Amino acid sequence: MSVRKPLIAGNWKMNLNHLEAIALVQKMAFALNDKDFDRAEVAVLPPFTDLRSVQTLVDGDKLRIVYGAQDLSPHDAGAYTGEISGVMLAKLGCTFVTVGHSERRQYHREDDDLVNAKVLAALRHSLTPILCVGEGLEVRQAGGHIAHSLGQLDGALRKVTAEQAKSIVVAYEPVWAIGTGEVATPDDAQEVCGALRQRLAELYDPEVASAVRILYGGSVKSANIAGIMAQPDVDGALVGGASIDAGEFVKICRFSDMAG
Ligand SMILES: O=C[C@H](O)COP(=O)(O)O
Repeated sequence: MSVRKPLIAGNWKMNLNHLEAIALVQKMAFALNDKDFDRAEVAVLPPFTDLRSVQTLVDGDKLRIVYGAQDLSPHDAGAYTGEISGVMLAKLGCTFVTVGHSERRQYHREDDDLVNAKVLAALRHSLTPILCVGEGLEVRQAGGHIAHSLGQLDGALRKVTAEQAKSIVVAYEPVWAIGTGEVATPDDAQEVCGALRQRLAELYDPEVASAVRILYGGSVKSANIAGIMAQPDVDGALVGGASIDAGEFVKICRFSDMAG
């Protein structure tokens, strides 16, 4: 396991209304209410409509859970119907925002230029982008997974300074492993996460490379988290489906299928 503070982030995707969000966070907080629990920073990434409720709960009960959004506009304000800005997310106390998730790239045709603009927008408002990269099945089968992921990293980090880069989180999410039950092996995860860290050293310097947390995402469950977390360049997980099951998510936060 790495020297960086691990991060386990739950991407709820388009699931749970604000009442269900409150119930889930309460259950998670109860199960993590252990003064010795310090294994990981725990984050939830609910839909926009849940954020105010989650904020109220986390602040009111002083929970050791942070939260963020799943997307943001590249713009700060204006006539952009349906969009949510970094300014708004910062005002709600968000810590994180995912950018470039493969579902945004696939269903909303987000390209590297837009992902880059969103990374810069997040950084402008002191939000930590969780920058998602990762290849589809065809690219993996053709052996292009590393080049593909590094290309997405390069594209997303244009005009990002070394100081800013230190604060970001990168998530390697092979598209073929998302929601499929087809988890990458710990070695697969390490191979690409290690290459991403090496690229950060080339783009910036070794200090930046060793500061950035790199997560693995794709069918993470309590049964496979321990092997993934044992890899030197994997600093946590971006969890989808398993993050809306409080018991399962808490086990993942403890890196084990043993604890409740
Ligand atoms: O953001 C999370 C990823 O898309 C992984 O989703 P999953 O855990 O349901 O495979």
